[in-house]
Amino acid sequence: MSEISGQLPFDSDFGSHTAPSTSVPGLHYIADWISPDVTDALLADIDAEPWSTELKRRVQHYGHRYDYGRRSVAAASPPLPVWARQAAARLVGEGLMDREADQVIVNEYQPGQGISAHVDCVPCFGPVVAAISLGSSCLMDFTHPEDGLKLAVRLAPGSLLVMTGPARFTWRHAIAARKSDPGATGRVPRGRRVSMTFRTIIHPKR
Ligand SMILES: O=C(O)CCC(=O)C(=O)O
Ligand SMILES: [Fe+2]
Repeated sequence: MSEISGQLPFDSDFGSHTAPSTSVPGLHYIADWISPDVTDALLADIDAEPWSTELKRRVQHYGHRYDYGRRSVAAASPPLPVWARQAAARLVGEGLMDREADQVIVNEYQPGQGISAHVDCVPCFGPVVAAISLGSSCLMDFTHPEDGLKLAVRLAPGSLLVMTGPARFTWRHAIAARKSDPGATGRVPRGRRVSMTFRTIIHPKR
């Protein structure tokens, strides 16, 4: 597991606001965490489940539904499907999460769709958020809310991104709503991307 650091091997389009960022502490990127044949099988499993159209992008919520408006978790939601449980168990087996995720959101991004800058709900979820990327690659933009540091990270299909520490609790992450991303040799068109994101619920004390 490598901590993301150094300059990125492509042109970021953060423009003149770009501060010379070197790393996002607590952000770990693992390429090829899922092999190409398994990514195809996972996409088929995901597409066999119903999608919610409550947002501009389609989503599936498992374990607990997350209420985007109230920034809170609601109780009833379908349980994690087998394919999500297997990935959750592997995250624990590899020491990436300290207990099995009990909240999973699948996000679908068609070209032109994104997710606005946010920190995953702090009172709702535990110290690690992990995301598997399937389908098209995209850039995820990390910004530090106070010092203005910015870093774009390319998420390739089959990769796993693990946010811990400052990457989880301080830095915001976002995916710009656009149809292509800057690359080393020009714009990289986006296709359909699907992410599976894993979290642990913080249960309120009674
Ligand atoms: O699509 C992704 O990789 C990340 C999605 C995300 O940030 C979220 O669901 O909170
Ligand atoms: Fe997030």
